Amino acid sequence: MRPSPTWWILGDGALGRLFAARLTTTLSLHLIGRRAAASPLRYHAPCGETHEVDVARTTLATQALHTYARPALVVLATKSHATLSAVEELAAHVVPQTPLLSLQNGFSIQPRLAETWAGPVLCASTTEGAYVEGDAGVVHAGTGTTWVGDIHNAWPTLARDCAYWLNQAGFSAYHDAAIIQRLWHKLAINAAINPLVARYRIRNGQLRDQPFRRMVDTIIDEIGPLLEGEGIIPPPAGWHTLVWEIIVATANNRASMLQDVLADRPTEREAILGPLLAAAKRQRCSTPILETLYHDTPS
Ligand SMILES: NC(=O)C1=CN([C@@H]2O[C@H](COP(=O)(O)OP(=O)(O)OC[C@H]3O[C@@H](n4cnc5c(N)ncnc54)[C@H](OP(=O)(O)O)[C@@H]3O)[C@@H](O)[C@H]2O)C=CC1
Ligand SMILES: CC(C)(CO)C(=O)C(=O)O
Repeated sequence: MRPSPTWWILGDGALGRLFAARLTTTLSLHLIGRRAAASPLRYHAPCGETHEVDVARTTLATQALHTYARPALVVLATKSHATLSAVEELAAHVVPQTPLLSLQNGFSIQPRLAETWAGPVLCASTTEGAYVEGDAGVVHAGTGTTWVGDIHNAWPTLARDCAYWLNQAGFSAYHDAAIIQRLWHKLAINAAINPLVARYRIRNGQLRDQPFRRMVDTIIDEIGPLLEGEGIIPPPAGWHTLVWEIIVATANNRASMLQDVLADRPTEREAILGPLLAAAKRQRCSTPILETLYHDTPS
């Protein structure tokens, strides 16, 4: 194994805790939240087992954090709309060239980070599913695949290195030179799943039942051609298979947008549905299903 680097994870929520609980076993890891929090984390594995995992949970203001080695990479595990301000706070604590790994859903924050951050900005498209439980718990509700790349494909070695460490921690992670395609595929998945489960307050797997099954299929029928009109290559097995496979794999998960609605927090409606509505406008095509979905989803 290679010498372990130091990574920080910014955002002590569902995905931040999941990545921290796994990565802390293989590298030097600090999980940074807005408030001081206790360790260990209670990690509920997909197989049903619970593990107490010692994770260094801290805040940017904690002096002790700065006595450790500087981070070789910072994983951004905040919501899309909270990411720019989180990165502004982060900037005062790391060297400007520090690589970032954006875990955000949608296609909104990634180009903005790439434009504004001086160092490399890697993007991940992940179908891992997790939700928080209390102040120190995380339920790993579904295992998936994580693709890593950068939107200009300028940092392939760094992206491969990042995938290596994710694999060491037990994730299935790969470098993808065409990460933009992958991010749009994930956006199609989130557009078909998240607004519906948030509106009807159901777990992902319940979308398999009527009337939701028909709703999902209707959304996919509208999104597929729209994305192809933007030059996105359809997944090899087709849009429907792509979405339904994730619904099955994350059947037990409460999707991130449902968690936001339940906790009365802002949702990622703009990051997920905004780019699709902008594409419809560009292509001058009518998308009544997406428009209804947008209006029915809290912002
Ligand atoms: N959960 C999932 O299954 C999946 C999520 N994703 C994506 O990953 C990203 C993170 O999602 P998820 O983990 O569910 O979100 P959560 O809301 O659970 O976690 C986000 C965390 O970011 C923290 N945060 C916000 N602003 C700051 C800041 N300035 N500094 C430090 N921490 C901050 C929040 O803190 P506070 O509580 O104080 O607001 C919160 O703990 C989203 O873009 C989501 O779409 C992708 C795939 C799956
Ligand atoms: C993969 C999926 C749909 C898991 O629920 C997700 O990305 C989310 O919750 O936002």
